[in-house]
Amino acid sequence: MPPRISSSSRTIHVSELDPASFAPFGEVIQNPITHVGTPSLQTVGANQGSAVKWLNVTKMQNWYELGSSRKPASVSMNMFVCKPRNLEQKDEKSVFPVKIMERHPFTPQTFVPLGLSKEDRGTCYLVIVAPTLPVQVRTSKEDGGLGPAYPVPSPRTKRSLRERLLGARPNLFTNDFSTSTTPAAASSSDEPKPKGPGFPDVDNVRAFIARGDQAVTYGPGTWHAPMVVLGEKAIEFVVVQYANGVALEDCQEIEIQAEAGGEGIVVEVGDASEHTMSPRAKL
Ligand SMILES: NC(=O)N[C@@H](O)C(=O)O
Repeated sequence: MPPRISSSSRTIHVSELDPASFAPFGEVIQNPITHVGTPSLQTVGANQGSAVKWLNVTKMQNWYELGSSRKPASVSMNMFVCKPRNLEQKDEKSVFPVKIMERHPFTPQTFVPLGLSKEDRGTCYLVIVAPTLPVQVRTSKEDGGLGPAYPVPSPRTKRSLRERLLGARPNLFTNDFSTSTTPAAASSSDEPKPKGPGFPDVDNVRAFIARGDQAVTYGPGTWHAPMVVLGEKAIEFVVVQYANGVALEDCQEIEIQAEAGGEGIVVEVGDASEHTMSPRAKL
């Protein structure tokens, strides 16, 4: 059973998915020519001049060396066929209740929708994310007695307490991934770093609505809700990430339960007349 945390009642309003607003959580992949606000990317000509090649549209870095198993990971490409979710009604609005979040501690994960165009407004998907809280000592009451949800390397040889603390990821002195007690200087690389072992900050959940001509990359270790498709039909996504086959290192889940008497976290998706599950004319 995954660890469980509770949340007070919160209604989250959706924003359009754009690279700047989504930057703390990952990247939006979209054609810079047709989407205003795409960060500048390097471009080269390709295919005898018949193609424009935008370089490094997302950052795919493998961080599995930080996992306790030290088992190497390789690239994995899967297809998720995601059906539209059932929505609940609240005050004449359609809402999606957020009851589970998950993260991939050591890898980014990219969802590329297939076969949808920008004009296909009847089908779209929600990207629901949360910041990661700083690590804090949790009581067994708070985490259901299941212990930390993040793998910490086990010592291989007898080492001093200080050495053992320095070996923990993230570093207990600096809450980053270095083995020094001095906080890491800003990295020269712009690779996003794993978010660390904290639980999701349920007070600051964000929800973005993505259209069919946008793909999304959750940054390494970013808490997110399992994919939420809205509208009329299933969306096929090609999903690219690293994986090493160690369940706890590939994916970690947490349940979010409503505080007593409350409704927990809901994402308000629109008027009840929108995003119905039955076929209807395109908008
Ligand atoms: N995001 C999502 O829908 N699911 C996953 O991240 C997964 O790996 O199961």
